[in-house]
Amino acid sequence: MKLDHSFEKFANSLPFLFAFVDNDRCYRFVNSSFEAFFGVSLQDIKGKSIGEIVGPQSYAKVSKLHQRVLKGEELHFEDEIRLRDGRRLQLDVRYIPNRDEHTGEVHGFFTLINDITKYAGAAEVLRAVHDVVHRQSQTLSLDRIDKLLRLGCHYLNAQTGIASRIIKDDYIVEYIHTSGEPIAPGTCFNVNTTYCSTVLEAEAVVAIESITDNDDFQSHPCAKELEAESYIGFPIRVNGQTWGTLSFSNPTPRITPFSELEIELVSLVCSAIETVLLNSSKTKRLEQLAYSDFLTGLTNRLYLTERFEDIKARTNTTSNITCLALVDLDHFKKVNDTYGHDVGDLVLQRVARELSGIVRSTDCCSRVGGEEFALLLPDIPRNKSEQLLATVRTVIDRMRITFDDSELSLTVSIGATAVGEDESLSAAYKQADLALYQSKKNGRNQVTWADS
Ligand SMILES: Nc1nc2c(ncn2[C@@H]2O[C@H](COP(=O)(O)OP(=O)(O)OP(=O)(O)O)[C@@H](O)[C@H]2O)c(=O)[nH]1
Repeated sequence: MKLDHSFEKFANSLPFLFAFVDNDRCYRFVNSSFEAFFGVSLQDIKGKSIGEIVGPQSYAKVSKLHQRVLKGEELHFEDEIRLRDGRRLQLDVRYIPNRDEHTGEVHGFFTLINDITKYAGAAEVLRAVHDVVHRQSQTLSLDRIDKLLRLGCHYLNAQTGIASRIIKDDYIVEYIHTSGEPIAPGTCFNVNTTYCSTVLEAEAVVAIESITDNDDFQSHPCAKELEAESYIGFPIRVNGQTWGTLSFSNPTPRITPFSELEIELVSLVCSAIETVLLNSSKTKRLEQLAYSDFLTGLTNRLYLTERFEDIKARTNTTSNITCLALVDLDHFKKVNDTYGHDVGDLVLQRVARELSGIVRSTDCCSRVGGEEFALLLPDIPRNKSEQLLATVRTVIDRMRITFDDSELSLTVSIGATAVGEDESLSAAYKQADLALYQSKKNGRNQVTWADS
């Protein structure tokens, strides 16, 4: 096929990349957009294979499509194409066979290409943001922040994305995605040595395409410390408070300034991160409420049940036991009847505080009924658990509660059991309850073991 001058002129005026390829998949013509985009000249590329531009992996893929188009099929596809120079681009490609008007034979094909890398990246970011926003009512796990940082880096072509927590002068790396030198989450810098200090000061987005060319930033301590030549940062606000910053940086300067679309999209990423953080703090609060006893602040029976399963999963390898003990106030009804319900509440709170002070940090101390507490003591020598329960009994016995002009004391009865291997919580609870009944029956203010 011969391309006359007016056709070439027309092709060169097209806003997209245009090429004519022969039956041997060699370029016969490329327009000026094509030349500029791939950094080639028509003179050099003419007669050369598509494989000169497209990398081997992608060439294997597209050459199958060439076979189809050379049989007369018109094709349109969007795909990631890896170039020989290492670039990965999202391209919108249209192959149109060049048919002989009279014979219908195919002589090569036209290629129309649009680079949609930016749009594809933007669409991916929007999808991720949309996903977060529309899952507000469900649990959003914090790993979504990692995904958002990864997408942000990909979209901006940035090496590093960081969501940092700012506490006073501390800049703490909370979440990071980087293809450069890794920084461990939890690493702390002085905020004034980071570009993010300017974001916090401005309480708005700060975007710099080239630190070296920026008079205000050249001498910033971060310019010397970190190899960040381009930077964009946003404040992260949760519950009306500044939580930290979101930033993306790259060791090389950008050729073009950050576009309005880029700033807008990354600010959406920032909002999505704020949503995830807010949601996770709400979830934490709900978990706290679900597992705690409102009056005493101790954990509740639901927590005990879950903790029991957790402890059972880690079976004791030593001769130690897991002890379950029920601690029940003696004649508590009398306290309520004599001093009133408020004083009864005060007593329950004091007992809870004493129990918490006696158990080990690995133990579980829960309020499981009106005036009943449960202690779950994992991986403990039997004699140590006996000592601990004896201490509980004595401490409560010696406890004095003063209010107004009165003082009261009370005792507890305790039933304990060594939880058997494969024993369920309800079975162990029953054993401890029977032992507790014995303590009550035998005069209260004592500890009884189920196997005694
Ligand atoms: N103040 C207060 N009282 C509670 C609460 N929950 C349960 N109670 C009271 O605890 C008392 C339990 O009474 P009982 O089951 O007869 O037990 P007791 O008087 O301790 O007698 P023994 O257990 O046999 O020694 C009842 O009066 C309940 O009203 C609470 O949250 N606050």
